[in-house]
Amino acid sequence: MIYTVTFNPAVDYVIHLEDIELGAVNRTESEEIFFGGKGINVSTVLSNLGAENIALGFISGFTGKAIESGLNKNGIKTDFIELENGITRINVKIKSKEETDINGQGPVISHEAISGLLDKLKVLQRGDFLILAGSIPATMPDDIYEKIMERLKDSGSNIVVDATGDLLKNVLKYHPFLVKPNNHELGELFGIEINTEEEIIEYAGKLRQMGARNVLVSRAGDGAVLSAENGEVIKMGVPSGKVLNSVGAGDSMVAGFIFGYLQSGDYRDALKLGTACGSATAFSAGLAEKEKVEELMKIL
Ligand SMILES: Nc1ncnc2c1ncn2[C@@H]1O[C@H](COP(=O)(O)OP(=O)(O)OP(=O)(O)O)[C@@H](O)[C@H]1O
Ligand SMILES: O=P(O)(O)OC[C@@]1(O)O[C@H](CO)[C@@H](O)[C@@H]1O
Repeated sequence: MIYTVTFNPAVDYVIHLEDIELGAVNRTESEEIFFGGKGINVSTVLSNLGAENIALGFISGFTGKAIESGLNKNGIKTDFIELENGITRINVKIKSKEETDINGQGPVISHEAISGLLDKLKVLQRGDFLILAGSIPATMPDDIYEKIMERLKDSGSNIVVDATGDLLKNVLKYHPFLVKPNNHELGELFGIEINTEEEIIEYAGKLRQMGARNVLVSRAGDGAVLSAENGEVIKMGVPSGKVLNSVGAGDSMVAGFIFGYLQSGDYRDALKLGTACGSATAFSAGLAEKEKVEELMKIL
């Protein structure tokens, strides 16, 4: 079974406007609402591809309820823990001349709620996949992913971590199956700016030396580079298309990569499906749908 965990789900409020003026009343040209948060996006794309999975995490208030019922209506299985206080955040994604995200902090997560999640994770067994993705609310210590991995270290499950900074660094010693920083996040981990493919390969290799089994570095419109556990370095560009909304492209790539790997056990196939899913999301208003992914697989 594949499980995703989203500590900090979000209603993504995507607004489109030609220009934005700070300090003035601005009006949108159009807007959309999506049920997001990184793990939830992974669950949605897995489900669109036909891969059974369960979305775990914390929800709260009316926004949390909307996410849960919206996902369930779309056939995505959830087993969220409902928090007693606060509301699940609303993240504003401004699509104007430039793309700007304003992501909320998220509600406080109590110790009891965390214990509840750790209990749910006891079901993980050999061969299962667990995807830990996204930020944690600001009130939480940033060793929570580490704690989860410590508990699961003898379970034989494969853990994927899509997070940044210390949240990511702290888990490397537990040998995650996959980490997926983008090239900027990879640079930030080492306090440098990464510009070239050679630098990506070098620093992805360093993350492997630090413990990650596979390192997938995404580069938006420039594609992705995989430094795989068998020593292979595989590069992949992107198909051409019109970018409509790249929110969740990275999460879609993770979903495609995992499903591709589960189907064939081959890293190139995994990267190809990951790329097709990432680009299918970038070329769609919402997240990647199966039809679009299949269309892009043919031209990759
Ligand atoms: N402009 C684009 N054109 C084509 N494909 C894209 C584009 N942007 C993203 N993709 C696809 O999606 C993958 C992941 O994108 P990106 O590197 O932006 O991830 P990310 O930074 O984690 O994104 P997010 O945080 O929005 O989920 C890329 O490697 C590529 O395959
Ligand atoms: O604040 P985080 O958890 O780092 O990121 C949250 C988020 O930006 O990530 C997803 C896209 O990857 C969106 O659905 C969501 O709003």
